Amino acid sequence: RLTKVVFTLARHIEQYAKYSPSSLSVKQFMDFGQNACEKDSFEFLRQELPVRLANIMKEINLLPADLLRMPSVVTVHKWYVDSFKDVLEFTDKDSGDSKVLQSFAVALDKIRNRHSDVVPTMAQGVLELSESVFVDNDTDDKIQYFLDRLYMSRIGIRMLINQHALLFGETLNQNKRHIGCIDPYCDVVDVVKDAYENARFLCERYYLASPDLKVAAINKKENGIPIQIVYVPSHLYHILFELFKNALRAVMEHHGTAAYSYPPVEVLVVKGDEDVTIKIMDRGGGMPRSTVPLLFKYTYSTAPRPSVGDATGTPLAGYGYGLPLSRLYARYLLGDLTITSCEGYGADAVIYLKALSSEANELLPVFNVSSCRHYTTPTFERDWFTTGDIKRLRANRNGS
Ligand SMILES: O=S(=O)(c1ccc(O)cc1O)N1Cc2ccccc2C1
Repeated sequence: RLTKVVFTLARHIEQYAKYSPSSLSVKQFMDFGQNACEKDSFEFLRQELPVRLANIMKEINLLPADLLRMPSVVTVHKWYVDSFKDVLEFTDKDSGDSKVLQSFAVALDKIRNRHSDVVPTMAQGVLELSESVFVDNDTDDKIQYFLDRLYMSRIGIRMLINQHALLFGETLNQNKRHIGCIDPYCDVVDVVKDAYENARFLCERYYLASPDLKVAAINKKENGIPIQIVYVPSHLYHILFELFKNALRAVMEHHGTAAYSYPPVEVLVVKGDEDVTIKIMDRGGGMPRSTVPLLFKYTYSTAPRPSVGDATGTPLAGYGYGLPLSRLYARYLLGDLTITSCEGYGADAVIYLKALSSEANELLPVFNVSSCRHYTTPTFERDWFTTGDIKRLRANRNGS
């Protein structure tokens, strides 16, 4: 009996993993949401959700065995299996029956809650691994590759679930203008100020002072009117809040809390034909260029926290998963996030967003031969050498 159940589960995962996820644009989300029909949404989701779940579940199975057997990873894997089964219950249900639609909404809410702690639980799994075995560069690269895809997949799945719940659920829309979690007139400068004020509150509470904010907005596309974008305000806020926490902490730690005044954090918002760009410039002393890539590592950030200041760590403490996740939110709708550091002076964090909703398409991981290759072949031979490598090579050879 058990083998039969396991067999059908594996077969169902195979079956749905054969499909590529369907990437929707913000425009498609908006057009559908404008005259939304719950039956159509149900019929789309009962096919698309298992496809997205199966695609990432196939990659979970390819993880390094050491990681896959970590208790926290086993837990997360089970959450995906349970949610996959929950959605499959609806494949042969009658989409015209309002009771079916009602129980589907309940199931989606259960799935959303079940997965609420995937990020900290996977972080725990990575920590369990690094405390049980030495994590070599190859495994480190595979973890980085997988977690970027797991969290991007999760952003996309939660977007679909949240849209359905907001369009058809009881929770009435907090803002009538919004279509689900999309604001067709998202005022970028307003979100910048909102995120700054909240990061500043944390800064004041801890450092008893905070740098000011200076914002400049240039709308090259529609002269003189506020810069608006069709976007998901909660995603933009998440990114900006993280970047302001970093910037404010950098300035306060660089200039010392006894300083009389602090250089303001300057923000430039520009709307062009293709991009909306938000640049956050701080004079927080920056960090060495060689260290910047570590900011986006999942393994580095879960390493024992760099012992700065007091043991509790400032509430603005960086190196959580904040930057890697913020970059995924920016990339999810074909934007990006970059950090450029000028060591000894400060750093510029730049958020790029698509100006047109028709170009803001979901970026989704797809399970296929090339994604498999990332898990099965060792990271390719280095094709550039420098003295540092030679020394490391010789050290590896004579096992020192
Ligand atoms: O690397 S950073 O230049 C830096 C990184 C990301 C960012 O958004 C802003 C930044 O300023 N930086 C982070 C940080 C934290 C504590 C003390 C000093 C610094 C310097």
